[in-house]
Amino acid sequence: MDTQRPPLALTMGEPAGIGGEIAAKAWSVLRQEGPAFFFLGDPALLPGVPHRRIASPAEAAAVFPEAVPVLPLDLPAPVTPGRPDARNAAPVIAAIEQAVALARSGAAGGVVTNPIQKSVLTAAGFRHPGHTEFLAELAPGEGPPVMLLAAAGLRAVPVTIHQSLRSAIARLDAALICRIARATAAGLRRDFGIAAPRLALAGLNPHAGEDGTMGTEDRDIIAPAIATLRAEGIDARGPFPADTLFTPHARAGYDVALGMYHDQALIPVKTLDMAGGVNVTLNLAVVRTSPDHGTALDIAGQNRADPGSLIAALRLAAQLADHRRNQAA
Ligand SMILES: NC(=O)C1=CN([C@@H]2O[C@H](COP(=O)(O)OP(=O)(O)OC[C@H]3O[C@@H](n4cnc5c(N)ncnc54)[C@H](O)[C@@H]3O)[C@@H](O)[C@H]2O)C=CC1
Ligand SMILES: NCC(=O)COP(=O)(O)O
Repeated sequence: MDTQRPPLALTMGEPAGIGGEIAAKAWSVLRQEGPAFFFLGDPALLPGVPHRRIASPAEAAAVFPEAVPVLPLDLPAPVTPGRPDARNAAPVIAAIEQAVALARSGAAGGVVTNPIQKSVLTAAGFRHPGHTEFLAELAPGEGPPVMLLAAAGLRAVPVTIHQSLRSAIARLDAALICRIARATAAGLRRDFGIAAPRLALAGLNPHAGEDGTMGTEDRDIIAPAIATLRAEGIDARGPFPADTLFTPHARAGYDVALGMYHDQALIPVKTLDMAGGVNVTLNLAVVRTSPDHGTALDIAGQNRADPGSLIAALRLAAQLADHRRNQAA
């Protein structure tokens, strides 16, 4: 294991979800080879594995082969698996804030977040729809944050994210598509080393609108956005009918697909690779990844959770952090 590399900060996420279980399972797989991480949360959430409290991330690498290093955050309410309690919202949010602060200071190599129960945090007064928006406030980059889902054989970005389908369609305009596409291209160049990323943009409507006979957004909003991007030298193509954009043949022709709304981009990723897909936020001042799945309250506390996506998220965060460090050197 590379002990020179700063450890990753892993947040606890929703305490009543599967975050603690997959963190414990991920540690069991990674403890010898790394990447090393420390858990920001209540150590009682880690079932069946040894843990050791640490006072600073600098202690994590030495502890990691033997136990999960934990920077403890106490929970005010008892945890019942599958039943989130809004009284625990404050430390859940504090874990994210601390992870970002540690990554910004260089003490942590990057931030890996366990899933939060968004509705519960919202009910407790959290005013961000998800991590992506919160992290953009804590560690802004030069442009908008971009939610990129990276899976085996597919990268996909939703142009609009945490909003109703009705409001996503109302929100869609050429300026937004261009902003997200530019930030996606810049993120792929910076973090993934793809010098000239090929972007494929999905249409919004069936058959990409079929010349305006099945909706006009493809012709009047998405096509002009693509023309603008191409004039700027970005290899953007489309709009393509979304129903055939994710076939193996189509996927071979681009580096990233841009969907116009959340599920258009996320359904193919999770269908192809739920256990290996990773959510990456591009264009932050820190590296941030996350498993592609949510809190899985229906299986919490049952030892049934698959840690694959979290393990992939930890590995990808380490790779991205190495890449940024090498570029800075
Ligand atoms: N990054 C984040 O913080 C994310 C948070 N969420 C939140 O999670 C909550 C629940 O969302 P859902 O749509 O129900 O999605 P979900 O991913 O939590 O669950 C969907 C289905 O997949 C299963 N599943 C999920 N992860 C699994 C794993 N690692 N191993 C085995 N089975 C697994 C669940 O048991 C469930 O049947 C919501 O509050 C949502 O906002 C969802 C996605 C990402
Ligand atoms: N479905 C993906 C998702 O909701 C991830 O959101 P975020 O918490 O990473 O912003």
